[in-house]
Amino acid sequence: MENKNAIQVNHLTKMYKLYDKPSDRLKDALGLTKKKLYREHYALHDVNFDIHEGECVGIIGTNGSGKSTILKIITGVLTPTEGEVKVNGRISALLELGAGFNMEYSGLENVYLNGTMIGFSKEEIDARLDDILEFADIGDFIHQPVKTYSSGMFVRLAFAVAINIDPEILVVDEALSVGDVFFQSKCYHKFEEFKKQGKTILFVSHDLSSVSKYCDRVILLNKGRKLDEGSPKQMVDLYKQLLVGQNPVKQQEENAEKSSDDRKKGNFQSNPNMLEYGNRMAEITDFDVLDDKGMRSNTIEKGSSFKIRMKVRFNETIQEPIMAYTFKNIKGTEITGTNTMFEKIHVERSDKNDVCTVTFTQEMNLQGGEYLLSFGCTGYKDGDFTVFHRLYDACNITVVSAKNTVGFFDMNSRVEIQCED
Ligand SMILES: Nc1ncnc2c1ncn2[C@@H]1O[C@H](COP(=O)(O)OP(=O)(O)OP(=O)(O)O)[C@@H](O)[C@H]1O
Repeated sequence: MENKNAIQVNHLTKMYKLYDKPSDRLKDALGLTKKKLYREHYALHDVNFDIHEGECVGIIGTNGSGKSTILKIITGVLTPTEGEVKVNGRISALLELGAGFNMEYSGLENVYLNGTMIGFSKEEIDARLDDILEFADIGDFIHQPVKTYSSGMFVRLAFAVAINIDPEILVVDEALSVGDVFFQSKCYHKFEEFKKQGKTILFVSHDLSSVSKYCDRVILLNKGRKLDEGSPKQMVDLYKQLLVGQNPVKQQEENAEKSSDDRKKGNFQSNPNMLEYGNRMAEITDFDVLDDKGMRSNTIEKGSSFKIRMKVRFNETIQEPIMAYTFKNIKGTEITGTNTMFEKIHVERSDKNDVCTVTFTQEMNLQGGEYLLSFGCTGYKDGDFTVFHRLYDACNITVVSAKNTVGFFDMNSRVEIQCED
């Protein structure tokens, strides 16, 4: 069955004219000169994509890559310089906080103002009012002018209106990050409900774990152009390369010419500011992480098998060295880790100049999010515990997850329910 498109973006370009002086803008507007007095700045450059009905699609990209511009054009707030957008369905947008709200009106008046703007009658809004007020949960503040609201209250009301007016397409721009965690979880719960009802969601976020969790597909923008689109994992991977200043497009082209062995190298970033210490009787000379396809990567899908490798060179003969890794969360709490001793892989002795590679293979059971991986080579020297070499926070690992449970890791429960009358 062919998918119907909820949104079609065709050759979308938005160019801003940047003038050095306000007087140049005026001269240009009045047609007083034939000289070009402006520089062209492309917020979007020939962007194309389709969003099918019922999909939840994320748009990610660095600051200024054009994410908000696209959403504003889709929702009709901005007009494109070239190209067009076709929207098939009633759209509700949560863009800039409470855009379309009148600051002097009370919350309640704004609910009616917004509802009317979207084309609802007073009776239709009356019918939805209880749901809106319950979702916003801002109590008596609903009767106060919106200008007296905190940014949190503002977004609660704006979101409550946006999702309770039965949109077929919901467009959300990062606004959720303003609410507290409880409100955020309520919003995400609503997202899930929307998805189940087959509604279309388009959302822009810098929060890669919610993009991974909620989106079926992700569009990656860079400097006004669509760099790529694909699964959340693939796009988060590419985006991370962009963040560290690499040019992923170029790499992809280069990769096409490389042998499959070379391609296996993938893209793995270590932390240039990692902390190192130890007496260097043994040294960790290399390390990496391989995903389930054997590609070097800082992004691992939850539930997939992955490998952690470390190469150790022994500068002296060492009895029973222990090689280890540890995962910490970004707050620095040790979440998990193991070593060759716990795993009962005893190395009796390593001679001077020996080089060995230790590979730990396991399933990723950590919840989606950001982690830091540390490595160590330790042992006993003359009966004393000795650190030969430790690399703290040697690299980051992003766990991409489509399902998060409670706490740090997933028990991978299998659930059965038996009901009796
Ligand atoms: N009114 C304007 N005049 C000139 N340039 C603009 C205007 N509005 C946006 N731009 C430029 O267009 C580009 C895209 O902006 P946009 O706000 O869409 O990016 P974004 O991806 O949403 O960024 P962020 O992640 O910072 O919100 C930026 O370079 C921005 O400076």
